[in-house]
Amino acid sequence: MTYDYDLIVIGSGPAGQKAAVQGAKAGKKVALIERDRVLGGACVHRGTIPSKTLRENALRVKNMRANASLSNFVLAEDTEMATLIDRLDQVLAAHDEYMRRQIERNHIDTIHGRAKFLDQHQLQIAKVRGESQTISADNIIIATGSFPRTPDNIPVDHEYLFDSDSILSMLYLPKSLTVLGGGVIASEYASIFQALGVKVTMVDKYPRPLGFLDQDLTDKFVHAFTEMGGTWLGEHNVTSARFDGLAGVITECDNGVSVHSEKLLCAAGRIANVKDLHIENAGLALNERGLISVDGNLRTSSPNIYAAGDVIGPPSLASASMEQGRRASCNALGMTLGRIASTIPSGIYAIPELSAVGLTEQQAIEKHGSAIVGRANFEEIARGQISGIQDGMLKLICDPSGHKLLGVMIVGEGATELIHIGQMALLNDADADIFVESIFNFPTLAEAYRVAALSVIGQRPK
Ligand SMILES: Cc1cc2nc3c(=O)[nH]c(=O)nc-3n(C[C@H](O)[C@H](O)[C@H](O)COP(=O)(O)OP(=O)(O)OC[C@H]3O[C@@H](n4cnc5c(N)ncnc54)[C@H](O)[C@@H]3O)c2cc1C
Ligand SMILES: NC(=O)c1ccc[n+]([C@@H]2O[C@H](COP(=O)([O-])OP(=O)(O)OC[C@H]3O[C@@H](n4cnc5c(N)ncnc54)[C@H](O)[C@@H]3O)[C@@H](O)[C@H]2O)c1
Repeated sequence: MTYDYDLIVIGSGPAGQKAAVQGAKAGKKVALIERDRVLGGACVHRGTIPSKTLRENALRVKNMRANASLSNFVLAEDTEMATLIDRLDQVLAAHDEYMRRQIERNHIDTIHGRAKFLDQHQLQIAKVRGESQTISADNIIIATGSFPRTPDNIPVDHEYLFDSDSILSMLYLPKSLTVLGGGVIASEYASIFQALGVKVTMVDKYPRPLGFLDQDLTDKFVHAFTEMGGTWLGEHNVTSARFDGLAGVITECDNGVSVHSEKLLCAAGRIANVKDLHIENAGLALNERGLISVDGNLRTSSPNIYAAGDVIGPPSLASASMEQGRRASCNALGMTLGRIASTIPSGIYAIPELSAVGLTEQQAIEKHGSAIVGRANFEEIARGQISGIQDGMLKLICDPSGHKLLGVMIVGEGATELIHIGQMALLNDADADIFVESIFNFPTLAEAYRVAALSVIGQRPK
């Protein structure tokens, strides 16, 4: 049987893009299908890059306010959102250019249209102008990503009630914002808008936000958020939210609490993007969580079809999606791969930043009976003092003997970069001593590793 392509990749987000490039680098004939006019997926156009661009300006505003005696800075009322993401067009144009060049250089055929399975090897592509094209491949990778989940009782209208795809289309910075959710998207946007001076109320049914993180980190996050003027309402189950008919939104909780705000952001999780794909035609079905199941090689139950990225579920990160896409491609094409490291760091671009790799203190205690923990506060580190970073902290989690490193937890500016030092130590099965026996640049925040390691060594059982 001959096919049009060796490999077809559906979706051009981080997973699909890397899958297609890897296939082409292996000398295969590759097609990349994308239903949007632009390449890059949620990551580039509705998620990671836009939110981080807004964050950059929010940080500037926060720092200007902190230096008000120098700059006398006041953010104008009715600031247009466009002003706050003024660099986004440039960032997106640069990214788009880089992706287009990469796709062209590697001779990947890009087809814009909505893909639907006809069988295990054939796809029908519905194009914008109504025409359709049928193409076939030996192997297919599904990398169609995810979209925001909207609970039935939250009528998102993209005017008063927004989701994470539409929040940046608000014309003006609102005076107040309710954020439904305490997950990553909610925590990032809640703290970014609060730093911009919006009165933010975060509501979640769980007692603390970012519940998968070490409690010390989430405590620091809630403290910093409330210090900026935000309100955290944990253990509040939202039963309804609606436009009040005038100029705002009323959010009601099952304990009788109701919150009035100008706008609402619903960040209640994400759903795999599969509805147009007709995966049943390829012999596939969704699992009980609405995701596509794959084995350790990212292969679905149909042997020539692989899946990567948000469509297969957690960790649902751009970082992990890229590597899954590359691996799915290598596996589909029979290429040998090294072992994938199980230690994936999480990086939350809230204000302050949070990042973690390995076991939390609680997980280490559950696994090893106890743990030795060393802490370093950024305010005790020269770089932290110079940069005025007051709420930062680095925490090393070690086994009960105080030798083997089990996890690193960081909160504070620079956390998402600093974490990689700890990640490399973990990957190399290092003892805490590695941070004391190595000389780091001074003054840097990395010195916190040394301070925390000395604390661990000092607590070792005699
Ligand atoms: C607000 C926000 C902030 C985030 N911040 C971060 C962050 O800081 N760090 C991080 O690591 N992750 C972050 N993420 C998560 C990250 O964006 C996702 O994990 C990542 O985009 C998933 O990549 P993907 O390739 O699986 O899917 P996507 O990026 O969703 O791309 C899927 C593509 O498939 C296309 N598609 C879907 N169906 C079809 C079809 N039938 N035919 C043709 N094309 C189709 C879509 O149009 C889309 O372009 C964030 C997400 C959000 C929403
Ligand atoms: N920096 C990053 O790595 C980054 C940034 C943004 C998003 N992401 C990815 O995007 C994914 C989705 O993020 P998310 O924050 O939307 O989802 P999530 O599932 O992490 O959080 C959703 C939250 O909404 C709450 N919730 C839902 N319905 C509720 C109700 N009726 N009342 C009160 N609370 C309610 C849930 O309890 C939960 O805490 C994440 O899994 C993450 O991997 C990553």
